[in-house]
Amino acid sequence: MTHEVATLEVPEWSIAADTTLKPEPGSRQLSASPSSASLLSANTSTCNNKPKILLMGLSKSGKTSIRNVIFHKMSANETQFLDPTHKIDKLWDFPGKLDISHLRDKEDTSTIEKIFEEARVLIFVIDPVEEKHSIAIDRLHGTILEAYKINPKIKFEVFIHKSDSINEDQKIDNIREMTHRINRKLMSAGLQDRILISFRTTSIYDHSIFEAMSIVCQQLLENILSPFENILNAFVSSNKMEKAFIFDLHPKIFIATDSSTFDMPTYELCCDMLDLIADMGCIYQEYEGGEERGVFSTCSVIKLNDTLLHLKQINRHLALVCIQMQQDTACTQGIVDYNFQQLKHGIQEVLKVANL
Ligand SMILES: Nc1nc2c(ncn2[C@@H]2O[C@H](COP(=O)(O)OP(=O)(O)OP(=O)(O)O)[C@@H](O)[C@H]2O)c(=O)[nH]1
Repeated sequence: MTHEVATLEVPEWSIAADTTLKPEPGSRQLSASPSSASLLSANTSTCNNKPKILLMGLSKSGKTSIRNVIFHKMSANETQFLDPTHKIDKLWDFPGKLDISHLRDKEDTSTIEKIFEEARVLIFVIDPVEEKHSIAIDRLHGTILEAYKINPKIKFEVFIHKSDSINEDQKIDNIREMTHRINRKLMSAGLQDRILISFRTTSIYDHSIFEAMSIVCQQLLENILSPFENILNAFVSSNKMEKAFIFDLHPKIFIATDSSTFDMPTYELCCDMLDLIADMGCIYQEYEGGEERGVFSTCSVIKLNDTLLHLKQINRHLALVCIQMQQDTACTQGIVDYNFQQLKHGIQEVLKVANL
């Protein structure tokens, strides 16, 4: 039995500093630990429920793989052995073969209405290699209309997934073609000015899925994004950094960056540094009196040719990763450390004001 729709509850993005969980022996864990408090849920002042990201798409488009790679640290290769999603579970994965624009069963209809009401972002995953484009576009169109009718505030994202299987020209052609086709459909429904859809190419075999999911998750943190960006801008300019990111440690996605141009190699370098320090942390992490000290409790600096990578933990769940060219190291480590304390203070103030 194949299934075509999966929903995903946003993971616990916990920033509560008082949660002390001991990691399971042998687990590959940074000092971040899931807990009941969620940055995203706390950020939704009008709603007691956690904000939701829905993952939808045709069967085998890659929804479960995306969820597992990002939120459960599954390696991309392991996803080849995933079973199809079979039933609604606590993450609201629900049965495939289910075209929500043709629901007859009352119970299914009300479940889906509830899911859409609570959702903030709907991601529709399309496999560009599969020759089911028209079916996927029809399903996307039907899903968008249905979701918009129930919740006009929902944001729509289309992941043209498995981009590792197509070349650069095909990526551009795919985006162009799908944008054109879906816009034409929206136009005929008179909704082209009301519904905005973002298209991204993604793959679980590189960092593109983490980048895309970072951008999606940032949409749920609108009220703190701009202050975080201002703080990062000040940090970058006072320390002559090239680029800075604030990462959530579990899942490993960035929740803010400074306003300088984003480029993929820099982002990948920062992700790799996080992974490296996490791996080393698993080997060397110390525990004192049962309390986890945190992998990044002191500054980590890695030198790569003429590039310095700095990594500092802000709290149990957030870390700053930034890049500095060595010729710009007129700022000594002491100054960087001092400025980092200012940044940390600023971030904590923003979180306090935002009641997070
Ligand atoms: N090449 C490539 N394959 C991928 C990618 N993402 C997922 N896959 C593969 O696509 C296949 C289907 O992935 P699933 O995650 O099970 O797809 P699904 O959409 O959840 O499928 P259902 O559970 O049936 O709805 C698996 O063999 C994955 O390994 C990707 O980025 N690139």
